Amino acid sequence: MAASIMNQVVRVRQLLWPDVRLMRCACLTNMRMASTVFALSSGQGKCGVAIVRVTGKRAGDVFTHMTHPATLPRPRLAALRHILHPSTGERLDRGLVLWFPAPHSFTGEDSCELHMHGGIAVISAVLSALGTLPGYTPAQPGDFTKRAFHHGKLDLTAVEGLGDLIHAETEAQRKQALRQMEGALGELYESWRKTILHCRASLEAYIDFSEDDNIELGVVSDVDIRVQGLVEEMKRHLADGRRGERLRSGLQLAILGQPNVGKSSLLNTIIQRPAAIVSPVPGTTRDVVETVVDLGGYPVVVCDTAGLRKTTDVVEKEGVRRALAKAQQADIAVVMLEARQVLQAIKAGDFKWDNYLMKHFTQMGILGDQQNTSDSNDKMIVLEWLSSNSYVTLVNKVDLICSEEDRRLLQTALADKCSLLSIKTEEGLGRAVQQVKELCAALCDVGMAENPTLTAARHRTHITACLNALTSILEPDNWSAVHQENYKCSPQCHHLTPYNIPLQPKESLTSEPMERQRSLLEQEGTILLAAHHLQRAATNLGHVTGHITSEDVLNHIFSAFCIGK
Ligand SMILES: Nc1nc2c(ncn2[C@@H]2O[C@H](COP(=O)(O)OP(=O)(O)OP(=O)(O)O)[C@@H](O)[C@H]2O)c(=O)[nH]1
Ligand SMILES: [Mg+2]
Repeated sequence: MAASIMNQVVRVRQLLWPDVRLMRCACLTNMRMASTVFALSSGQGKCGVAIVRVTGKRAGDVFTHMTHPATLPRPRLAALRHILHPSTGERLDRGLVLWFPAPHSFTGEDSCELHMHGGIAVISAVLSALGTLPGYTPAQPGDFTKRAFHHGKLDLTAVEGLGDLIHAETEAQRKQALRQMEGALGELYESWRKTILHCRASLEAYIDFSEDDNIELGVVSDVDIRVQGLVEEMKRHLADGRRGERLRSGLQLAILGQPNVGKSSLLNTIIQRPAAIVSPVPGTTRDVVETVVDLGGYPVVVCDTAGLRKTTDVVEKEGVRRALAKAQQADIAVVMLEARQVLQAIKAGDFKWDNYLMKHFTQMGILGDQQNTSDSNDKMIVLEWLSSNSYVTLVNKVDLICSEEDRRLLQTALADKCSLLSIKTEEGLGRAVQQVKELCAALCDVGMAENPTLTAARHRTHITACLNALTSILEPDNWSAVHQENYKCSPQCHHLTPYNIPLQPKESLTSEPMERQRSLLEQEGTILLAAHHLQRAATNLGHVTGHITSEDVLNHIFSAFCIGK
């Protein structure tokens, strides 16, 4: 019986792969794969050593037409050569050359590298000379990586990881990108896809052979267990608080508060330069001032905003609107207050920090009916960072509290609830900045020891669709009522094809409506429908890794690359 199941596995694969190959072939022709491409792969401008890469069927011509001696060097070993113009024989430079015969190269094709002196004239002369070789064309952005993808050297998640590694600006981004480039995410998704294909093959075997009583007992319950396991694993994977995506794109941090509390002063202190104008005039900042900064290894877009207050000044009003919009988009907020104002409230009696803060948020228009928007979704987002405690409250200008008694009063009332500081004297500043860094780490830390984290909205969309498909098997009630009504599985319907789903419109059904609340795997007549959902699930995973993809998606992903990569 095991053999028959294996046959089914093979059959499903045969059914799947032609489509994948077709799509890849279409991409290959689009990619001018026949040509040999070349590009400067090191940075632009003068440098000590410049590296020119060549890849394609005729890459070896570089050695026979442009180097002296004109022989192929030993694979992957550097050789010192004169680099010559192919038509005139003029010496252009002398440098190290490397030969990577297919398939043992980055692209999977014959490739070579010329390591030469990094002068602008040298680079230009060598690139022009390469352009005269028959079948050679300059590479487009991402051409080398695209070829590596098409030759199966990298899956799409690894390609994205490579792109991220090139663009990584902080330590945490570098670690995440390196892990993804090395295939951690792709391997996880591929293992899920294989499990799903295995389940699907088992179901098909069950459908084909169950009548002969010749099938192993427990095949369907084994599928049930595997699907349940995958559902749990995917739910955990998706419930990551968007850490990977945040780490990749950078956290949005909004500094919020009433006018003159020291928001711009804080921004300037964090980034160590006077990016925002600071003045004693309340309402100085009008526009949002954004700066990207590395906070404890995490990329953070720090946004200074206009002081939040009611105003009739048209320009300031616009500033307040922009500040509130930024507050709604932010992952983290730093809410600033003025020490004297807080002290006044404490002295007024019956001071409760939480109540005071909520009232403050309302006064500023962040909460409640003063909010400048009627869109309830926007309101939800603000409440999200509030309710998830993704904010830090800083009470600034503590230097202006001169009396010891008042200080004690402040410290007692606010103990552990917020940070007291003075940007002017730097008292408490280090601790406050540390608090902000810890919050960033809490939102971005992807825990390198655990399973890799998804890093792009594209991944989330497809994994969610995959999870929905699997959930549709275990909990058919959760599947869209429209689908349930329009399609039902006929018990007589036996032959599965991946893209020709064996479902029949409801008009043709004679069986009773499907019993709700039961897994599709528990009912004889719905096994085929379960197999269809497994196919949907596998297809979605294939979209993430690039086993199944479209040229549009590829173009979008490869557009992030530069020439020579
Ligand atoms: N004494 C004292 N003054 C401060 C402190 N921090 C900032 N200031 C001063 O407070 C004034 C306002 O500072 P800003 O940073 O411009 O305040 P803001 O919140 O950006 O103000 P708006 O842009 O008007 O909303 C400036 O004169 C700063 O020098 C502090 O810790 N102590
Ligand atoms: Mg300001």
